[in-house]
Amino acid sequence: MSGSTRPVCVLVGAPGSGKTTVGRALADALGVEFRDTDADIERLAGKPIPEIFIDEGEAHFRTLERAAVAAGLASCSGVLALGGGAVLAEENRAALVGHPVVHLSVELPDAVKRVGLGAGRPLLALNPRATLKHLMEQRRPLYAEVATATVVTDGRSPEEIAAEIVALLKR
Ligand SMILES: Nc1ncnc2c1ncn2[C@@H]1O[C@H](COP(=O)(O)OP(=O)(O)O)[C@@H](O)[C@H]1O
Ligand SMILES: O=C(O)C1=C[C@@H](OP(=O)(O)O)[C@@H](O)[C@H](O)C1
Ligand SMILES: [Mg+2]
Repeated sequence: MSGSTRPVCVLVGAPGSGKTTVGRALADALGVEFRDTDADIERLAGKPIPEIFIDEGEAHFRTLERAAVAAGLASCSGVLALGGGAVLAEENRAALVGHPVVHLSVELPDAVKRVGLGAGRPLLALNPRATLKHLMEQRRPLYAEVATATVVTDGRSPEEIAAEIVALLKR
């Protein structure tokens, strides 16, 4: 593997900010590969994220996530979407330094609409709105710390957001 492989863009943001959806649209627009650390974790673990949380717990998921972030940064040549909680680990924030990292920002009303009942997101399973509110307050400074640019997503379509990122990457 080439040591110089680097993602053209890494996406961070809260659950429901659209990292997975916008990431796919952005990769299509740029004609590059799309990777998502959550999908990489599920493939390696051989089971969905909610089952990893139930069987092995969040701490084990975060260990798998640190490995997936390191592997993604070292081997993805396109768009890399991270899970919403990846920025919690100091190791991941340090690994992001020097990469083009776009923070997809979202306010609570749109995030709540988008995650719905939290299906597939174990942390949001009990009370999606209250949990999202807390997570977003806790993580906002961490997204800001790692981001080289922030793109507002509220009330905008994934295609519109992807187009803004394409323009941003050309600068
Ligand atoms: N800009 C947007 N406008 C409306 N719905 C969106 C937007 N971005 C994502 N969605 C929808 O919100 C849900 C969560 O999006 P997803 O890409 O999984 O977010 P994340 O990966 O950041 O948690 C999906 O159902 C998706 O179709
Ligand atoms: O916020 C979090 O801690 C998590 C977000 C999820 O990814 P999305 O941000 O893509 O929903 C997924 O990694 C896992 O359920 C934990
Ligand atoms: Mg996602």
